[in-house]
Amino acid sequence: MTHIELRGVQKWFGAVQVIKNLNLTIEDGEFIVMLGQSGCGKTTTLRAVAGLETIDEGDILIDGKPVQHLKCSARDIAMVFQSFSLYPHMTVYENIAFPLRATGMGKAGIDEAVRSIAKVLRITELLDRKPSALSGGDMQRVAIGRALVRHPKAMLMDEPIGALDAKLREEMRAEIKRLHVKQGSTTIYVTHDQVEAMSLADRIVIMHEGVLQQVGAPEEVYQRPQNLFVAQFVGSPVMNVSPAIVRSEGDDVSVAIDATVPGFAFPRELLGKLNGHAGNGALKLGIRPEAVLVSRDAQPGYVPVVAHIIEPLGSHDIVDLKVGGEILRARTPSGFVPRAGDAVHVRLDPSQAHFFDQSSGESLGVRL
Ligand SMILES: Nc1ncnc2c1ncn2[C@@H]1O[C@H](COP(=O)(O)OP(=O)(O)OP(=O)(O)O)[C@@H](O)[C@H]1O
Repeated sequence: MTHIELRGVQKWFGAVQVIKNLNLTIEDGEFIVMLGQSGCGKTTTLRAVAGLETIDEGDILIDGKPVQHLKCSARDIAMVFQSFSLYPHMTVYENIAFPLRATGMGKAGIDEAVRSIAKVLRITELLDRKPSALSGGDMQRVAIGRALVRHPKAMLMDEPIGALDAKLREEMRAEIKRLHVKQGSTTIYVTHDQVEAMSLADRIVIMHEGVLQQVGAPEEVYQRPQNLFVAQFVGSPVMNVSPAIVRSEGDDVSVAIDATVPGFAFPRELLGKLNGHAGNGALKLGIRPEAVLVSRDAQPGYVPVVAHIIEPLGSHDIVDLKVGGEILRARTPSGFVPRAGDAVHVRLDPSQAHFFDQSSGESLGVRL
């Protein structure tokens, strides 16, 4: 049972504060992914939990006990990095056995532990090879095996598959997930790849410039981003964000993204939910490409637009639509909009619209 807690953690490198009052609780057996741009403080946080980096303020607790003054070796945490760091002169077997030898475990115990983890990672047939005779994916399997063989309290992984090619990354992603389901170790995993984060995490922790932005299950951060940063960091292609000009005309309410074009139809309840924000023009509308609905024919509630660029992706297309001076990206079935320059009609799905305060970037939490 391993439960990790960060309380008010602060870290400076010289005059630069790289972790700003971080509070986070990681439950036993949970797979947490820290996601953010390069330099946002993910690795520093991970290294602080491992004991490879000191912190300036706050507490790091493992199973309720403060560990920030303990050395790395006393924390019983394993770490896997992007660079595989295997011992080149040792075989795979010896690499995996190495951390156990340091504990003084007997030969038979070591043999059983190495073979058991090798079976889980499907590398039994590689045990006699040297690292130089392994593929990138196999090297990373060995590095993971070496980290897990002593059943550490927790597993920390820093972009462990970042150096692999796309196909191998996908395979290893599935492997890491399978392993976690089987072993259930409390895991903190760092990446800047949002697809990796969405597919692996029980909960995603999104960081920006040392500040935690949102913690939540993948579908929660995707469907209910708390601010513009999260909204535009999670999801590919990124969420469309534009000005929101809310107009009330008789019984109808519309939201225009450019003052020169008609607005998109929205239910009347929007006005009440915007709670006075609508009048001052200080709103941003966020809408994901799959919530931009395209029709070839004119229909009530649809706005005429022109297709600007079409990106065919095989399973679907991404179509850039020109709406006045703004571009809306829509996800359409392949070939649905045949040519750039074609006139089409578009509507927004109000149930998937997000509204943000323009100056703070915070979501207004409006759901229709
Ligand atoms: N030892 C150090 N001395 C000084 N500055 C450092 C040190 N380590 C990291 N930094 C700085 O701290 C900030 C956070 O770095 P960190 O490595 O935690 O970010 P990251 O989100 O993990 O980025 P990346 O994905 O590039 O590793 C960066 O601006 C980095 O340059």
